Parts: sequence; structure tokens; C-alpha cells
Amino acid sequence: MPVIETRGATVSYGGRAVVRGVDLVIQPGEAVAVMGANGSGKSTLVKAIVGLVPLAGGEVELFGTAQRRFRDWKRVGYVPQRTGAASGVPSTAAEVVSQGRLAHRLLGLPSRRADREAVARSLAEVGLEGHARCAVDTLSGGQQQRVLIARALATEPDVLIMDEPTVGVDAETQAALANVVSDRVDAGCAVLIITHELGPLTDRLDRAIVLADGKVVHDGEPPRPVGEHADPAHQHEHPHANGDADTENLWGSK
Ligand SMILES: Nc1ncnc2c1ncn2[C@@H]1O[C@H](COP(=O)(O)OP(=O)(O)OP(=O)(O)O)[C@@H](O)[C@H]1O
Repeated sequence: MPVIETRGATVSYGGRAVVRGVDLVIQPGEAVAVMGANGSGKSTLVKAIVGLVPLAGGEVELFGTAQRRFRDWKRVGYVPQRTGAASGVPSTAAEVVSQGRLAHRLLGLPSRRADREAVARSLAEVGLEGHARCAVDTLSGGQQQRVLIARALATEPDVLIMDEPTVGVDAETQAALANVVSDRVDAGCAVLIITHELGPLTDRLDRAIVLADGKVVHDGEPPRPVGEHADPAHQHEHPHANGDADTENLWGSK
């Protein structure tokens, strides 16, 4: 049974369709990148999958259940596009990550000890084991991004969905993220990751989906760097990168 299935998914903002008839199937344990130019509808598609924006047409199923009837949200880990984990509320990293345990706690299970262990394990998975008690607003932007990823991991999801987790983060965070993707895939979790640059993730991905103007224009082999693009020192210049230079070379190229 697919983890995610969309059929003809369409999303409109103010009467303008920005996701137009997308068919998508993600199987358990698959790692899939969603790519495409700025404004092509990547974030909107993912938000529709997790129910943050309504569908204007089509269907979304999660684990074989129509999304409007789906209740098992602890199976879905979602890392939104970065807006800053520090929202003016002085929370520690561990407190933010423990939000990922809410769905478990509302069920009354498992024990609080299991919650604490999941929080510690998730912080360690993103390389922040020494920062559990740090106030999030004292962490760097890249560290805050890792806190958000740890929060999604603490849910112990069967699918991890990340919206451009590499934008503007340092090499250490990029490496931590690549490890997270590898570890999750090895554990049988599906991963859906919006990104502009695949870098070292290329070999861990099963597929890449490319959107253009709200439609799927490619669903298959991840694009591989060719020619001088394969040279890490090459200055990438793509039409979609206009005004978005910090999305380039984000996977720790030297
Ligand atoms: N809340 C909103 N209200 C109105 N229009 C929106 C809203 N969010 C996004 N859009 C528009 O929908 C289109 C698709 O946006 P979306 O953020 O999904 O693209 P994207 O592919 O994720 O882009 P990026 O790579 O820049 O993150 C864009 O034209 C955008 O301006």
C-alpha cells in the first residue's frame, strides 16, 4: 500500500491553480526528491498532502486512507520551510523536539520515559545531543533547522516530508541531513524532500519528481550532474536560482 498517493491533485489560490492535476505515488521506504523552479508549486503540493491547504480538485490518500478521514498523523513527519524554530517563546531544543511526541502522548502511550528517550535519540540523530537544554533562540539558523528535523523524527514517522531543509544552512547541517535521510531510508521510512540541489543525496534517492507550472514534467531517475556541473567548484547558474543563490552548492561541496 502506498504511503502517499495523489490523483489529479489540484490546489488554487484565489482562483489560480498553482498545483494542477498531480498524480503521485510514494511507496514505503522510497526516497523521492521534489524539484522544480521557484513558484512551480512544490511547497503547495506538499502542504496539500499534509492537509495544510485544501484541495480544489482530485484526491490525496495517506497509507491507503482518504486524507480527510486520516487520523494517524504521528505516522507523518513534516518539516516546514524554515521560518525559524524560535518564535519569541523561550523554549529549549528538547522542548521543541518533544512537541513531536504530542500525538503519542494524546493516546496515553507510550510512557513519558519513552518520550524522553525519543527526544534524546532524535536530537542525537541530527547531531545536537549536547544542545538539549539550549534555548532555541540562542542556536544558529542551521541548528534551529536541525531542531525542526529532530521534532519530526521524534514522531517516529513512517514518512518524513521536508520542505527545502537545505536552504541557507551550513555544511555541518547539510551533512547531518544527508545522514538523517540515509538512516530513515535504511529503517524503511519513506522520505519526500523538496530541494533544488541533490548533491550527495543523489545516490540515496529512488526518484525525483520535477514540477513545472504546477504539473509533473518528470517522474523517474534523479537528474545527475553532467559535464562541468559535476565539478563541485563549478558555479551553478540555473534559471530557477535567480535571487535564490543560497540554494546552490548546499551539500557540503568544498
Ligand atoms: N498563500 C498563498 N497565497 C497565494 N498564492 C500563493 C500562496 N502560497 C504560494 N502561492 C503562489 O503559488 C505558487 C506556487 O508556490 P509554491 O510556494 O508552492 O512554489 P515552490 O515551487 O515551493 O517555490 P519555491 O521554490 O520558491 O519555494 C507561486 O506562484 C506562489 O506565489
